[in-house]
Amino acid sequence: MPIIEVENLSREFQVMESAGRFRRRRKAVHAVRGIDFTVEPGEAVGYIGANGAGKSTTIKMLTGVLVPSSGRVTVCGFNPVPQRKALARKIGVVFGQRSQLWWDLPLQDSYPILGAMHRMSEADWRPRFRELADQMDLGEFLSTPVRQLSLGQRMRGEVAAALLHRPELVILDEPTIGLDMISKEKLRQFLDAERRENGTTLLLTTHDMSDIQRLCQRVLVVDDGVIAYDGPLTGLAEVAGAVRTMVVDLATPVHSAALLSLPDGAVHQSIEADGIRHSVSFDPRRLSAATVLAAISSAAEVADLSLHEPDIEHLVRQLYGSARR
Ligand SMILES: Nc1ncnc2c1ncn2[C@@H]1O[C@H](COP(=O)(O)OP(=O)(O)OP(=O)(O)O)[C@@H](O)[C@H]1O
Repeated sequence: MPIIEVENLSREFQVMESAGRFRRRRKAVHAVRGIDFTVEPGEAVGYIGANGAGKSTTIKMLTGVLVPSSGRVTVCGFNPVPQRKALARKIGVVFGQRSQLWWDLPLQDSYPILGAMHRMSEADWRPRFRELADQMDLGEFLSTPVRQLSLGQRMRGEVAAALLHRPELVILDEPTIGLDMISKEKLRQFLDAERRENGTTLLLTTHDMSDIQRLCQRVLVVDDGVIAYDGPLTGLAEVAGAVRTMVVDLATPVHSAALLSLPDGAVHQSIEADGIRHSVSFDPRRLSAATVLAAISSAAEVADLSLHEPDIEHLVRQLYGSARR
């Protein structure tokens, strides 16, 4: 049974906009427009999209913070808004911008409170806390008040707090925003291990494509309130019609692109290093790298070669645009 089921889910907001100098009128903003998706237990899914695409609105409906305007949503078997308390025992939520820790208390004092809130006995929460503190390296700042922690330290504390009650599903909204590379990597490693070892389902929104590459086998791209893509990360390139680039270093210089007799569909991009280095782009759906290389090799001796996949951020931007066309 899916852990998240979303069916024809919509949410609109009524906002006031100005209509002339003294008049204001009501306008509906359609933040989410009839989306459908399911997530199976143990999956790690990236929920990505441009600013204002509808990610936070969806997450708020999944966690019971916002009532949908229409459609159906079931998370861990619950209807999130009316069954919010029961749902809170099954899910963990991390919002990069919001804290669930007590700011004036030393970090370690938040966990007994959270344990009590989840109705866990000391024999239950304490070993779990030790395990999380160990995995997230919380040791050296456990006695520091939360307000004095660095962002990276606090986020590690937040993730430990969200996972204390061993939730089946963890929803993370921008978990790595503002973190340095080392803290990001630590967090990603931890989340990946949590999913592999305990089967915890992950759903995360992020603007950092490395989070997705590192953690998620599947991405949902939301654009203007609709799902523009649902599939593996590798499939994004195909859908976006992205090009691949081959860079060749020749044994002897060639100063004209025409001399390389490139096949139809391959586009010569640049000549560098006095005619030695040439870049050629092509659509991998229409032309194989082997065909491009064979054509170049028949015209000149190739000393070295590298292939460059399209940048994932570039692909996602292309996809946002294509959903609107
Ligand atoms: N409470 C609200 N009242 C009115 N409009 C809202 C409200 N919340 C969201 N919106 C609008 O709904 C749309 C979707 O917003 P949402 O916050 O879901 O986007 P997002 O994808 O999370 O963006 P970001 O990446 O910037 O966080 C936007 O046009 C936003 O202005």
